[in-house]
Amino acid sequence: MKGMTKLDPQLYAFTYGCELSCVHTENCFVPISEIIAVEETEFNKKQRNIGRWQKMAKLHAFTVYYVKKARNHRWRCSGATFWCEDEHLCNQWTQALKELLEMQKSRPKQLLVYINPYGGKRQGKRIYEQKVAPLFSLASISTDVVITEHANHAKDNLFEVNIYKYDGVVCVGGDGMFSEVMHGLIGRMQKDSGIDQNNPKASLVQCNIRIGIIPAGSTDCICYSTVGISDPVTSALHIILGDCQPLDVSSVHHNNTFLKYSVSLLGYGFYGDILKDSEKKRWMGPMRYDYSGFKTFLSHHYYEGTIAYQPAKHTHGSPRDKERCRTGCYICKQSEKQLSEQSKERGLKHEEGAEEWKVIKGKFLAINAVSMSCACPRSPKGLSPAAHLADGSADLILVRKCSRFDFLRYLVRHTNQDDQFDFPFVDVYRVKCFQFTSKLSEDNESNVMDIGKKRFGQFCRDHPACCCNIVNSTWNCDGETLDSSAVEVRVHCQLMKLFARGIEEDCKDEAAHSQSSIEQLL
Ligand SMILES: CCCCCCCCCCCCC/C=C/[C@@H](O)[C@H](CO)NC(=O)CCCCCCCCCCCCCCC
Ligand SMILES: Nc1ncnc2c1ncn2[C@@H]1O[C@H](COP(=O)(O)OP(=O)(O)OP(=O)(O)O)[C@@H](O)[C@H]1O
Ligand SMILES: [Ca+2]
Repeated sequence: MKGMTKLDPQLYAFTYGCELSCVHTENCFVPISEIIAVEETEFNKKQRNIGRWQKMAKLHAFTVYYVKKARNHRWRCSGATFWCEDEHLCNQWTQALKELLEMQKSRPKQLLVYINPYGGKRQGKRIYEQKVAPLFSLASISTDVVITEHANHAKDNLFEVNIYKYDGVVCVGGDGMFSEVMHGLIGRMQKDSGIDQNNPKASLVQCNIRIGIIPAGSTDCICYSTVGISDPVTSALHIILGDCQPLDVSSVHHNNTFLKYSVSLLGYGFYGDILKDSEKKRWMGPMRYDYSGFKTFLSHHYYEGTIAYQPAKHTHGSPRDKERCRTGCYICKQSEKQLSEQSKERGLKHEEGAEEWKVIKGKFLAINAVSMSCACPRSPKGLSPAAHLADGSADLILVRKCSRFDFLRYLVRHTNQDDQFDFPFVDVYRVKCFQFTSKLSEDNESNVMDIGKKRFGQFCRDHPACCCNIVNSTWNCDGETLDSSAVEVRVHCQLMKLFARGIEEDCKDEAAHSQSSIEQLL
């Protein structure tokens, strides 16, 4: 019979796509780890009236909902319905499969969800209600949902609630919303452990409560770089399966004062200026970045300053590697091993004090430090394609003063297969920490009374055509502007965890990937 597979002399199945409701006939191979839920199914009249099944007295059925992997890392929920005449046999199967699912201990049972109704195209609430909530309820996940009423609502709330009763926190929004939840969770962990975040040398306590990102923002860089696609249903399914991806977090300090954490981009110059301009254009939605990007490109400002960094010697990778960080990445695993060895030898001080610092002075169009590739729909390979999610390092990219045409060539390479680091005016280093001081603040520190220079700086800021190097830029920290231009940055290896598994290797025949199958199981 069309759409039906004989699995057992007494048990039959047909498969269908949950979203498309189309019946298809191919065999489906599904590992237990990719089953979303198993449910008793009412056998409706329409199904009953197919062919010889009409003759059967009473049919009993159950449906197995599972992850179907489509192209470009997109996941969907599919289902296979099995039925037979023997009620006892049917119940046994349902029970056995449910028990197998119960044994998947990494799956969340209770989640705290924050929705930003104003992120991206303002679709957060609709996306959650229509696409995500039904899947969570199918997977028997209970949720406490908070719709945020103002900026920092989620962050502040995480200091008040009993976070330990949840298996994870989900944020529906963009990178800014993720940043809020991350600051809330990491901040709360440090507070509960008596760690002072203002100490730039403090060993921070890892946060084991995973964060899930349902992308509904403008860039969604963190979701794209850790899942391979910015798609709410795919992300919801990663959460349901209980995936776990550790993530490096950089702490940013100024004068022994904690400023922010960063997981994606810390950008001074080009990306700092784009952000500052785009904040005034929030009403434009995601388009504001293209508008401000074009404007900032034309202004072509460069900035003078000094960077000091310590190379990341603990990791074998290099930003010029051809290999990418993918699911089960060997380099990130090595860092994880080192981290657990370090924590065994607790009490040992960080060795960075003993290691040499490299110092670079110059005029820069952009200074970018990325702890992950920063891949996003605008740039699918990202700002540093070989950066690792969890190796304890960041890639420091220095784009020196060059012509507008050369800078455009550099930018365009973020969108094609050519190497964006293969320019004489671009340098890239893998680092574990760095410091930056702008020339202006160095000068100001040496002569605080030099008001004339400050005034001139203000004057030049008001003339976009002037490419002068007297004004400061600002830091773009994961989409938020920092108050200080002088910063001290340190990467904390795998400080937090996401409901994700990194980007999976491309596989032409996704089905061939599966290790076991429902058929084998039966
Ligand atoms: C000619 C085309 C060149 C295209 C070059 C595209 C490079 C795009 C690289 C994107 C990197 C995103 C890094 C992620 C940062 C997030 O933590 C942060 C928070 O969401 N997003 C932004 O700051 C938002 C940053 C948004 C950046 C948008 C940049 C747009 C540049 C447009 C330049 C136009 C030049 C045209 C000349 C004719
Ligand atoms: N109810 C709210 N009203 C106003 N602002 C909010 C509210 N909830 C959260 N925010 C703030 O909105 C900012 C932006 O949100 P979000 O990151 O979701 O969208 P986006 O900026 O469009 O996307 P991206 O960060 O990817 O560019 C966040 O920094 C967050 O602090
Ligand atoms: Ca990293």
